[in-house]
Amino acid sequence: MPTSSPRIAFIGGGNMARSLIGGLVAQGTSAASIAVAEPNAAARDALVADYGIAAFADNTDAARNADIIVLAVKPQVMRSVCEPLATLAAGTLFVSIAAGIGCAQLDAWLGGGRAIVRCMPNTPALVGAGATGMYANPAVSPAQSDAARTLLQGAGITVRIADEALMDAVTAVSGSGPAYFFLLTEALQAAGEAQGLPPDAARALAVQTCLGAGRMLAESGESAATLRQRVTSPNGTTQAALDSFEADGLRDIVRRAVEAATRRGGELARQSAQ
Ligand SMILES: NC(=O)C1=CN([C@@H]2O[C@H](COP(=O)(O)OP(=O)(O)OC[C@H]3O[C@@H](n4cnc5c(N)ncnc54)[C@H](O)[C@@H]3O)[C@@H](O)[C@H]2O)C=CC1
Ligand SMILES: O=C(O)[C@@H]1CCC=N1
Repeated sequence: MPTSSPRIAFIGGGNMARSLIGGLVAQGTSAASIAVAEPNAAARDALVADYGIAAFADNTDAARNADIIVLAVKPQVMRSVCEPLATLAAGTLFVSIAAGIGCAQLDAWLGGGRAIVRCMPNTPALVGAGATGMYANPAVSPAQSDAARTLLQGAGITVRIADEALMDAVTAVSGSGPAYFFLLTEALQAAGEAQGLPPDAARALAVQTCLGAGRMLAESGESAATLRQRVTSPNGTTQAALDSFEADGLRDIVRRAVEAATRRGGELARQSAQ
């Protein structure tokens, strides 16, 4: 890694790349050190207009002088994106945000012996509140690992994962996780409406309750269980609802859903390796 700020190239300028680029620029990274390759001309123009970064239609043009290459394309096109990048300099760090593609597979496509950080961000990165699990393969130096973490922290928190096999579990908890809270919020809103609340009121109450509970979890330093107990008056309304959740097996329902997502992550990884 250079001692000055590294030059970063994003391959793919879609939603996740945009949130990472926005985070970098907001953190004070110079736009001059960021490039993006994006085949869609309108998306390219928007990235130039919004962030003042250099944008290219061709991947190798964006990647040529970069210290860090962020692979931010869909898993289906990853192989065709990686193979032409196999000619890049040996010290280049690759950061992949694609779901379900392992470091060994990426390394083979990139020519072998590559420093690769595989990460799983989530969509709250779009509002700077993302959670990213990151695994670094043995070729990644401590300085490269720090650089990858700095890059990802522009969009939220990062958690280092020491065993790549656990990346499917990361995907199942935080990668897919926002959808679980969206589903719960939908269900809470519908349940409020079923009790007679107008839709606008039910939505506002459900959404703000989700936000408020999330902020308390993040900011109070107390466990979820403690915060739950504090809302729950003996024999009160919360107790009635929680007893109903427990009787219906909510914890088991969540465990089985996360197991299903973890299993699916493994299946997708095996498919991408074929
Ligand atoms: N959406 C999510 O919740 C999460 C997505 N991811 C991963 O992030 C990656 C990107 O996802 P999104 O940003 O949501 O997708 P997206 O579709 O918004 O962005 C992908 C971009 O890549 C561009 N592209 C297509 N072919 C290309 C090529 N050959 N060369 C360069 N660019 C090309 C597309 O024009 C598009 O702008 C995926 O691999 C996905 O698995 C990871 C975590 C969460
Ligand atoms: O649903 C998916 O497969 C991807 C991975 C995590 C979020 N979206």
